[in-house]
Amino acid sequence: MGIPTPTTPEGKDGLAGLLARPERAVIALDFDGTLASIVPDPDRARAYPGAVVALARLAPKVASVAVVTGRPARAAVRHGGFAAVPGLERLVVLGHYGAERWDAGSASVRTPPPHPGVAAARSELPLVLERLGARPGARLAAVRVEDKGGQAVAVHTRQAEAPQAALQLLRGPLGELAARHGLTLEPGRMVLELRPPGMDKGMALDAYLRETDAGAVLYAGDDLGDLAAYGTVRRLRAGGLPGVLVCSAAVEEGESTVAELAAQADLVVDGPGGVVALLNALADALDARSA
Ligand SMILES: O=P(O)(O)OC[C@H]1O[C@H](O[C@H]2O[C@H](CO)[C@@H](O)[C@H](O)[C@H]2O)[C@H](O)[C@@H](O)[C@@H]1O
Repeated sequence: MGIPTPTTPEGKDGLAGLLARPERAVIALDFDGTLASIVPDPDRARAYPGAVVALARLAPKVASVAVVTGRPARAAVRHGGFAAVPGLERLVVLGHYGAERWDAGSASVRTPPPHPGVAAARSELPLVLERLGARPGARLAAVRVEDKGGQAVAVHTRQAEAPQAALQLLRGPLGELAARHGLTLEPGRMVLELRPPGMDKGMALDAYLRETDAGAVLYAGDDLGDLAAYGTVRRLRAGGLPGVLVCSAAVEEGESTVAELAAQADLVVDGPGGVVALLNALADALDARSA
């Protein structure tokens, strides 16, 4: 398969710029919904078949490949199977929306001190949920809390009887709980996360592109948290940096693609399978150019 053509002029220019100087290009991708299929149980998410191989093919041909995720960095590395992969020796995982960083070179994580509000909110969460009806047999019975360590706690509604309605019901009370403890409420696909303010994927990507002196960027994401990274690419693009925005469309039954993301994307692909095909097409094109 050839590289799909971006539908916007900026995307076409961005792709041309990336292919012209791949040695200066950063390929940055979200994890859940982009490199991994969305599954009901967050613990069971794994890299999409062929994703790691495609990343390992592409990484030596570009300046850098980075995963930018809301997951704790180590969790993304574990679920993705990103550690000790030949070809991914320089992989970077920016976890917790950029608050954490894992480097494949050292296999170590740099993490900020735990935010006290996270522990406080986590301890109040069971009561808040119970008051709203998260008890056996009730509507929110299958709402699930994901403990994300000292940096965040997430409440998932994907397995609830009515996931979207549950999300709406929880939004206000969890927003209040977050505010009471100096946290921000981060909405995502059937999830609400309480996490410290002051960092997002846009800031993380911006800093990483500066650090690597990037000459082009491709960013792929699927969720609301990726909008900040899109914002960074759009801003840098206005300043002359070639950039391509890829949206991994929802392929799950009953779930729609995040409209804000699709509207801003240069290229919409069919979920993680489409992302893997795109990565392979880029690697093929760069192989052909160097042959
Ligand atoms: O930034 P990401 O890599 O996309 O991570 C965002 C959140 O993804 C995870 O939740 C999502 O994926 C789950 C597994 O497929 C799914 O069950 C859930 O409905 C999705 O919202 C993860 O559990 C969160 O911690 C991440 O922050």
